[in-house]
Amino acid sequence: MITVKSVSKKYGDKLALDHINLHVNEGEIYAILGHNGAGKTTLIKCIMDLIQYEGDIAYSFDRANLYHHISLQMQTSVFEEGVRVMDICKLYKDILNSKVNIKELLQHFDLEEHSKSEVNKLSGGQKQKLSILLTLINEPKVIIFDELTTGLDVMSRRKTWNLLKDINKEKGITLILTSHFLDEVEYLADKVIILERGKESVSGSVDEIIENCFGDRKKISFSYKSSAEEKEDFTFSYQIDENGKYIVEYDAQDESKIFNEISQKGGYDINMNRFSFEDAFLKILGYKMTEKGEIKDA
Ligand SMILES: Nc1ncnc2c1ncn2[C@@H]1O[C@H](COP(=O)(O)OP(=O)(O)OP(=O)(O)O)[C@@H](O)[C@H]1O
Repeated sequence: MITVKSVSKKYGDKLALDHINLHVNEGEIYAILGHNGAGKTTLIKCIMDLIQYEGDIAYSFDRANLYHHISLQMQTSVFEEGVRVMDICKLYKDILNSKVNIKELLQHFDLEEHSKSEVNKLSGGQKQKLSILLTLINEPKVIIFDELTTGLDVMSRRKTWNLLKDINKEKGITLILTSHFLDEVEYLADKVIILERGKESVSGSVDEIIENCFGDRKKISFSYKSSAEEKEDFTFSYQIDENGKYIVEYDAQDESKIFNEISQKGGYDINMNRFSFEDAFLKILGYKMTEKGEIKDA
């Protein structure tokens, strides 16, 4: 649907994107991940043809109608003072010459009862819903969300994720999102590209990245009450995390041996965990996460 071929972008002497390649298929959720200044917004601007760049971007639809086919929701949505929900929806509908049923959309987003409310008096979550709703008015094939959930609390982020899944599944709209959040990408994305200072660091499906990183390795966590001497008691190596949980990484073939040893020696709260995207990310790039699940340098 969208193919980015060897795209580079310089701002003066600063290389913000360095030969980036990616392919977004129809119906996919594609995530662009990276920390501050990695080049995410610049890549979005290239895809939207808002800035000049080197390289090529091909679309499966008519490039001349780019803005009809792709909706873009940027980091901050600013609404004029005093404007009401219904007014802004109608304005978008008129400008975009759309036939969409606004009432139905407002119902779908639980915003109907707020249709006469001033936009700036809505809660953060409601404003977020409205800005997502507005991206649907031109009935796009693709929607790009630039750091949609930055600044939202945990509950609002989860609700927003579900809205995006709905839009993708029910309406079949392809989504491209930029994010700082590993859990968000793991939950939503079919495919991901990780940018580091303008360069591709890793790309592929979330599962592929985890698989490439860990292959047949698995992970068990358990609690163990022991004196200092008994800590050396196990035949396998382990780490103890910040909550005092024992973490063991092992080859799948050793699973029953390790599980039996933990049970026999009095381990409890035993959990078999699959490696997460965060584990892979940490292993590949050595990043850590903040308490909010945002990436930061190790
Ligand atoms: N208009 C501009 N002029 C000069 N440099 C710019 C401009 N826009 C971005 N940059 C630089 O290009 C690099 C990439 O910026 P970009 O905004 O694409 O990063 P980002 O990954 O979206 O960051 P963030 O997560 O903070 O939004 C940064 O070093 C930034 O300072």
